Amino acid sequence: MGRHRRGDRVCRPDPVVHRHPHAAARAGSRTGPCRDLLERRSGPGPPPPGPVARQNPVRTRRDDRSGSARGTGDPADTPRRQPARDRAHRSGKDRSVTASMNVPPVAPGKLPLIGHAVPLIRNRLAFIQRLRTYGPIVRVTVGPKTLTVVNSPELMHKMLTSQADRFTKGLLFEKLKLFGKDALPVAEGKPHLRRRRMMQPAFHREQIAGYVTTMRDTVEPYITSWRDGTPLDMKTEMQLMTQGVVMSALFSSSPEREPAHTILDSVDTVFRTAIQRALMPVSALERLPIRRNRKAKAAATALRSAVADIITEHRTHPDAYDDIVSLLLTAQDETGATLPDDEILSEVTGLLAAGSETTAVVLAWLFHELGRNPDLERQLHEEVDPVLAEGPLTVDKIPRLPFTRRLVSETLRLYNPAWLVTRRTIAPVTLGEFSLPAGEDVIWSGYALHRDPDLYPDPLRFDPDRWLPERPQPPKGAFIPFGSGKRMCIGEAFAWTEATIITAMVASRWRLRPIPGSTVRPVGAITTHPSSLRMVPEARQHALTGMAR
Ligand code: HEM
Repeated sequence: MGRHRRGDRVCRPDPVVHRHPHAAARAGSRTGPCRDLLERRSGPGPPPPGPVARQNPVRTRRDDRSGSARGTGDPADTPRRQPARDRAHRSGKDRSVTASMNVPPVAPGKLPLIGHAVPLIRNRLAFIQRLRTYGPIVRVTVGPKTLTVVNSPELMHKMLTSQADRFTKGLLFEKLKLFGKDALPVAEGKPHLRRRRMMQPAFHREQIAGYVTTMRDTVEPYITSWRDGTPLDMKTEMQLMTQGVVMSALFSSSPEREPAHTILDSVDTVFRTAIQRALMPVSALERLPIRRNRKAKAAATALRSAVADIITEHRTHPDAYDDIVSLLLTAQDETGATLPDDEILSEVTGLLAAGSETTAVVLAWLFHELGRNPDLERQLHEEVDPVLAEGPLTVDKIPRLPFTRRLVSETLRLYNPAWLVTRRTIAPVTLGEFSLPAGEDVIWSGYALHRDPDLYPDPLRFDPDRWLPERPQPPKGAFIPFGSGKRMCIGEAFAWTEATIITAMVASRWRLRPIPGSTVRPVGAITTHPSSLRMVPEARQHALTGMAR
């Protein structure tokens, strides 16, 4: 660190507004039956007679056409016949999806007591994608829990921007408080705003430019440690690199050193616990003194203790470090107040959590796609080789890698890590034609949004060239891999830079080959990660002949 260079412009694609027709559902009459009645009706069985369904046509805009011959390889994604229930619904014989008044409809398939738990457990990602076919907003239940899923990009945008003050972060982030109850991703209201302002300088584009050398130096040993022909678990490899990068940028540490091991293990345990708890029907279960809960608590304590030692060390030797922790130690709010150690501690654990797994899974998916698209791989080599032949990758060379950037954009679209992001209403909210009362748990999914055939032609096709400036771009609000509004990812520029550097450095040395016969499936956990992704590194000729850089 310490070489914070100016001038690295890290911009994201500017979506040109080009509207695709988006068939909005009509909510129907505002004088229909109450929500309870609707929810009772939502179970399987013949539709009740009466005008309700006719009054409330729900968007049934297409067959599930999202699959394509060039799809992702995920069985959940492949084109398939709609289940009988969905066909019945489209034909009007099934009224389990029925909007009335301004209450969002309940998705079909709700079973007594357990609600939609079965499809959520069986294949969360396929389920959340399917929900988009039922309208701009739809409700699902898991046991006694009701979750309102916002599907339409317009309403998502409204929720995340103009109406953002009416929401807190909700269920998932409550569980992530294990990382620290006031960390940026989970803080609310004025404390969030204050903290965000204080942290922003550490993530400013010009500051990120200074992290390029750190990123490159951290990644290099991993890439050189690979052995020709020895299979790699891609998610683990990418995670090691991105965790290494975040730890070096945060507090100049490297994963080989203690307490890095403790930190990495603890982050992993706390993450897994958070997603399990968010989808658990009854919150009381998380207070039981069972092994899993004890383990999560111990991991959170170990994490905080390791990070506390790092902060003490930085305070004791302030001149020895030039990293994000150093910046946080001196950050001031508008009154000149600085952050106390316990708040810095929460921010550091929050950044460790938010900043490594996300980028790691994006990179794992990117190499998966390159492995099965030799033509894209060739184009990448053609771009990267001349740039890296000049010497190590530096910040001024990044703009010369537009194809690499398109690869990252397309991976962020097709494999958006944010498959489930929560919010909770703290006041009544009107979204489109629907009203949500205070206290409603709400979900949005970037993963499902980015695979919507109404927004992206041939959505399951991995096509980096859809991001060429001359091609029609998705509608405003339809590409939000980093969220939107005041809670938008603070690490966006960091992530773009890191992903570009790792892609270019890996590609300049290695081809990563898929293991024949293996299938890779997206799994919705805390992020959208590959079920199992092993690939075989094959040294590129120039790397073998000593031209490696
Ligand atoms: C490809 C990589 C990444 C993706 C896809 C991603 C995605 C997101 C998304 C969707 C949000 C918003 C969540 C919401 O609206 O509730 C978010 C927030 C956040 N991200 Fe990222 N992120 C990535 C990388 C990073 C990195 C590298 C860092 C830091 C080093 C980071 C730090 C944060 C923080 C602190 C927040 C909370 C911001 C706030 O609430 O003010 N992220 N991220």
